[in-house]
Amino acid sequence: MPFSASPQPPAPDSAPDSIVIEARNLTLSLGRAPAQVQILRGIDLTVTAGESVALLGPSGSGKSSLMALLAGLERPSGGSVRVAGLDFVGLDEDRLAIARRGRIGIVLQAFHLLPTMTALENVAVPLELAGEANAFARAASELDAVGLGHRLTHYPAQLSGGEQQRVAIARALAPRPALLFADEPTGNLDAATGSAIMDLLFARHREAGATLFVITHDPNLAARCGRIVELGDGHIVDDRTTA
Ligand SMILES: Nc1ncnc2c1ncn2[C@@H]1O[C@H](COP(=O)(O)OP(=O)(O)OP(=O)(O)O)[C@@H](O)[C@H]1O
Repeated sequence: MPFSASPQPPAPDSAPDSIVIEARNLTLSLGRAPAQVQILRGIDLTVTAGESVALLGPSGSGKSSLMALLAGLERPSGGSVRVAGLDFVGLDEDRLAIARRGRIGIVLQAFHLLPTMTALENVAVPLELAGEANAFARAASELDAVGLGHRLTHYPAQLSGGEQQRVAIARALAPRPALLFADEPTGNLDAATGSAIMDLLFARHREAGATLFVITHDPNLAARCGRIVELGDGHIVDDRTTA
């Protein structure tokens, strides 16, 4: 994830505090004609602070693409995205990076760990860059929380896929973000480890009031969320509360 040297975060606009994500008529097309693909076809979605949302849908329905737009990692072809009151479509790359820092945690399917850094450094260095004084102690405690206290000095290549996934989760959780995006966070984990990671995500959600937005194919994980949004062929085909 890029880090900008500029210390000035963009000021939020006047959107109500309780709305964390507001997407309006979001569209995404990729590729060029005649091979252009319509990935998202007009998504309207509002998420309020403290919600836990599971995003479901068949493979290829656009879940990861939608998350990338909502997290400010990609730009839509049309429509608007406001996150924490900030107009993500209008921000340049540097300001987007600053806007995400500390506020938004992201766990992607590809973990994007830096291969030349140990597990501890992968978690601690972004914290340091964000100005955290006790970055290494905090990183060690986050890695301990995901069951990797014994792997601090291992490099990504020395870790299993599931261990790398847990480093990525620790890195996303370490800044205590108010909004956490996770793309199949338990996808590479055995049932027991996956369940422990889910407990951790939901504990942060409850204790810190963090908003959770999780892509999953796991019905148990979806059922623990307060709301289930289903995508089908680039549209929202269902949006329901689970309570
Ligand atoms: N760069 C690209 N160019 C063209 N098509 C793309 C590109 N990236 C993704 N797609 C297509 O966009 C569609 C949606 O992909 P996306 O990864 O968002 O789906 P998904 O619902 O997350 O799938 P999965 O559950 O398999 O991870 C897929 O059909 C995919 O092939």
